[in-house]
Amino acid sequence: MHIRSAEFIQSATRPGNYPPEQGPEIAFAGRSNVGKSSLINNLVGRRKLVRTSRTPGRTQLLNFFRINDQFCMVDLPGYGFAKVPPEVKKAWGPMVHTYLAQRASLRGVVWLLDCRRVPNDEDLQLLDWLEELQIPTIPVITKIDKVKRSQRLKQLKPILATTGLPADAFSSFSALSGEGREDVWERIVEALGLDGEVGE
Ligand SMILES: Nc1nc2c(ncn2[C@@H]2O[C@H](COP(=O)(O)OP(=O)(O)OP(=O)(O)O)[C@@H](O)[C@H]2O)c(=O)[nH]1
Ligand SMILES: [Mg+2]
Repeated sequence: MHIRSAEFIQSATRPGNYPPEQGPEIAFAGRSNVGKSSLINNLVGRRKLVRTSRTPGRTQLLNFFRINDQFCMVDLPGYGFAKVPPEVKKAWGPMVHTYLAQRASLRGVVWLLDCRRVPNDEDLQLLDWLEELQIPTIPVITKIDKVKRSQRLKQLKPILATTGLPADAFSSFSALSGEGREDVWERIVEALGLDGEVGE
């Protein structure tokens, strides 16, 4: 995918302040600190389009980005960070569920899981919503650079067991090495329905 432009549009918490729907949209979801913002930056090749942080739970809003004047990427707030105030935690579910249920231009969700963690109730809750709402889901195992190649299959087992998804449903990705970037792009382009419209 050739990126000609990538710009931040706005942040929002509820439908009243989402930007107008302009072209197809893809959202990025997963627990806090899993690497959502890093994945977006890596995909669009802008190191600082989205703020990333060592402190989990920094992104507590829906952040909308417009790419190539053609489609949108939405960085969803991360869940599951213990130190977030209770009122912020309570707001997360309705904020994300409302977006998933109401955004007509949403074509798919990239769902990130850390390769070293067993998916927990919040991860599985999100997967349930995506299935219920029939939103095409692109499961991505992140931070794959943290696991030796020989250990990867073993590392994947608890993730397959808890999610019930087959191994080939997952793409592996590393924001450090860029491994998996092309694979994730291909799946996003397909979800957005842009096949044939974009050149490398
Ligand atoms: N080793 C490694 N570190 C990564 C990778 N992706 C992200 N990180 C690091 O993980 C931390 C969190 O990354 P973010 O991209 O900010 O995570 P996030 O999911 O956007 O987090 P929230 O905004 O808090 O929900 C940062 O210190 C990143 O540098 C990866 O593929 N490999
Ligand atoms: Mg983030």
